[in-house]
Amino acid sequence: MRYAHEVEKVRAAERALMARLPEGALMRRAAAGLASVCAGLLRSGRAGVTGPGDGVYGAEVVLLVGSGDNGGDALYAGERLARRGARVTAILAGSKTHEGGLAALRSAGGRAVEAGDGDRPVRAIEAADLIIDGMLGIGGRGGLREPYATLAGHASCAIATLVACDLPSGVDADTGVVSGAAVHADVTVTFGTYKPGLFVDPGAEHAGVVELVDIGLGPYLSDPDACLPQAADVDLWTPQAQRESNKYRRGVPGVLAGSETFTGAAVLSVGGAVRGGAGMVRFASARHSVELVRHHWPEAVTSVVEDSLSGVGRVNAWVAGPGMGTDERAETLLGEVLATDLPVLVDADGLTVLTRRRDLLGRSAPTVLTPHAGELARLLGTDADQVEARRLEHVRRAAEELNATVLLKGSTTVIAEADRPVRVNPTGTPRLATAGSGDVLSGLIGAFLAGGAAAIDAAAAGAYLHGLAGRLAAAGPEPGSDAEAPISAQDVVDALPAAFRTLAG
Ligand SMILES: NC(=O)C1=CN([C@@H]2O[C@H](COP(=O)(O)OP(=O)(O)OC[C@H]3O[C@@H](n4cnc5c(N)ncnc54)[C@H](OP(=O)(O)O)[C@@H]3O)[C@@H](O)[C@H]2O)[C@@H](O)CC1
Ligand SMILES: Nc1ncnc2c1ncn2[C@@H]1O[C@H](COP(=O)(O)OP(=O)(O)O)[C@@H](O)[C@H]1O
Ligand SMILES: [K+]
Repeated sequence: MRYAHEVEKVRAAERALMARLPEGALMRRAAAGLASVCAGLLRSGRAGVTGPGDGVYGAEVVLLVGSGDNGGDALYAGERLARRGARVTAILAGSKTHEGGLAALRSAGGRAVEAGDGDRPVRAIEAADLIIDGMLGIGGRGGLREPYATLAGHASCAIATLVACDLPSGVDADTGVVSGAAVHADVTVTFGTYKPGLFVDPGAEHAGVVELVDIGLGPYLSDPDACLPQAADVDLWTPQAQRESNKYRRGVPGVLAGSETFTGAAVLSVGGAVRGGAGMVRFASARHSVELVRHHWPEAVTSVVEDSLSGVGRVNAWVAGPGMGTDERAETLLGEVLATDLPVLVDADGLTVLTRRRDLLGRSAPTVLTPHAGELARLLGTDADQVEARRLEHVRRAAEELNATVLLKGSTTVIAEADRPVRVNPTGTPRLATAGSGDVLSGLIGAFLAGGAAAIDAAAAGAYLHGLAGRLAAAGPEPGSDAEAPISAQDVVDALPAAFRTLAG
C-alpha cells in the first residue's frame, strides 16, 4: 500500500522533525533525493546526453524556480548536478528567490536568468535535456499565476525530461484538482510521503511516474488520508480457494439484476461474479433475463421472481440493481434485499431507487454503493460536474451521509468508508468507459463480498482487478506491444482470469 497525507499533516510532521534537525537539513535531504533521481534519469539515457560518461557531465539542466521552499529544493538539487558537471540554468520566476539555494547554485558554477529576461528562458527550456519544476509544491493554491503558467506550458511541450519537485506545479496537493495551466511531468519526486493529489486524476496524470524520497518524516506523520493499493494488498483481500473449499464455502452471491426489457446488464453482472471466483452464483430476475443468463452462464442457478425473493435459496451477499428497472416491483425487491443482514452492493437502477428511498440505507450490515458521478450527484442532491471536479470530497461526504462504503467510478475510481483513508484505484483505462463495464464490476465485488471480504477490501480489490482486466483486454496478447484496441464489457469479463494471475507474480 502507498500512503498519502494532506498538506496540513505534512506541515505538522515537518515542524516536529525540523525541531530536531539543524537549519536547512530537511531541504538538503529533499534536494539530495531529487538530484539523485535526476542523475539516474540522465545516466540511463532517458534524459540528455548518451554515450560514454555518467550522463550528468555536460547535460543541459534547467530549473524553474518559484518563490518558496519548492524553489529552494530545486536550487540545491541544481547545485549537486552542477558539481557533477551539468550545465545548470535557473529561471527565477517568483517574486523572491531562496537565497541560500541560489548562492549554492552559483558557487557550483550554475547561472540564473529572470523569467522576464526576453527569450532567454524559452531558449534555455528548448535546449534542455532535463527540466526540474520547482515553481510550486505543497504551498500552491488555485490556478497558476504568471509567469508560472507560461513556463509550465513551455516546459510541458519541451523535449527534455520534465521532473516535478514534490508535486507538478498547478496540481492541488490534497485533491488532485488542476485549475488551468499545470506542469505535465514525466517523473515526480515527492518528499516524505505521497500527497493525495498525486493519486487522483487529473493530478495523477500530470505527475507521471512518482518516486518517493524518504526524508525521515515517517515517525511524525499521523494517519494517512488516502492510500493506493498494490497487487500484494489485492491478493490478500481476495478470498482464496482453500483445499477444504466447496462451492458453498467459497461464497454464494445472489444477483438481482435485469428485467423483462433489460437483459444485458444481468448477463454481465453474473459474468463478473462467476469470473470473480464465486463458488456458485444465484440469479433472480424476470423470465426473459433468466432465460438469457441461463444461456450465457449455465453455471448460474436461476430463479424467476415477481415481487418476492423467498424462493431464491441461501446467499452470502447480494448484488442488486443493474438493469432491474426503477418501478415499484424493483423498489420492493431492493427493499427485501436491504432488509437482510447480509452484505449488499447496490448499483445502477438500484441507486436510482435509493435516491427516493434513502431510508432503505438505515441498516447495520455492510452496504456498498457503486455510483458514477451522475448517480452520486443525484444521491447527494448536487450536479455531476461538481462531483467530477471534486471527487475525493464528494465520495467522503457520500460515505458519511449514506451509511455505506461508496465506490465512485470514473477516470480515477475512489472508494470511501467513514473514518478510513480513501482508497484510490491505480489500475484502469479510459477504454473501460463502455456500456456494461460497470455491471461487470458489480458482480465481481459481489463475489468478494460473498467470499467474506470486508466491504472496503471487496470494493478496492474489485476496482483493481476490473481496471487491470480492462488494460489487459485492450492490450491483447502481444507481449510488450503498446498497441491497444477498443474493448467491450464482455472482453473485460474474459480478461478477469488473466488479471487474477498477475497477482501471484
Ligand atoms: N513539508 C516538508 O516536509 C518539506 C518541504 N519541502 C519543500 O517545501 C515545499 C513547500 O514550500 P512552501 O511552503 O514555501 O510553498 P511552495 O509550494 O514553494 O509555494 C509557496 C509560494 O507560492 C506562491 N503561490 C501559491 N499559489 C500560487 C499560484 N497558484 N501561482 C503562483 N504562485 C503561487 C505563494 O505566494 P503568495 O500566494 O503567498 O503570494 C508562496 O510564496 C514543498 O513542496 C517541498 O518542495 C522540502 O524542502 C523539505 C521537506
Ligand atoms: N475515463 C475513464 N477512465 C477510466 N475508467 C473509466 C473512465 N470512465 C469510466 N470508467 C470506468 O468504466 C466503468 C463504467 O461503468 P458505468 O459508468 O457504471 O457504466 P455502465 O453502467 O454502462 O456499465 C467504471 O468501472 C468506470 O470506473
Ligand atoms: K513543483
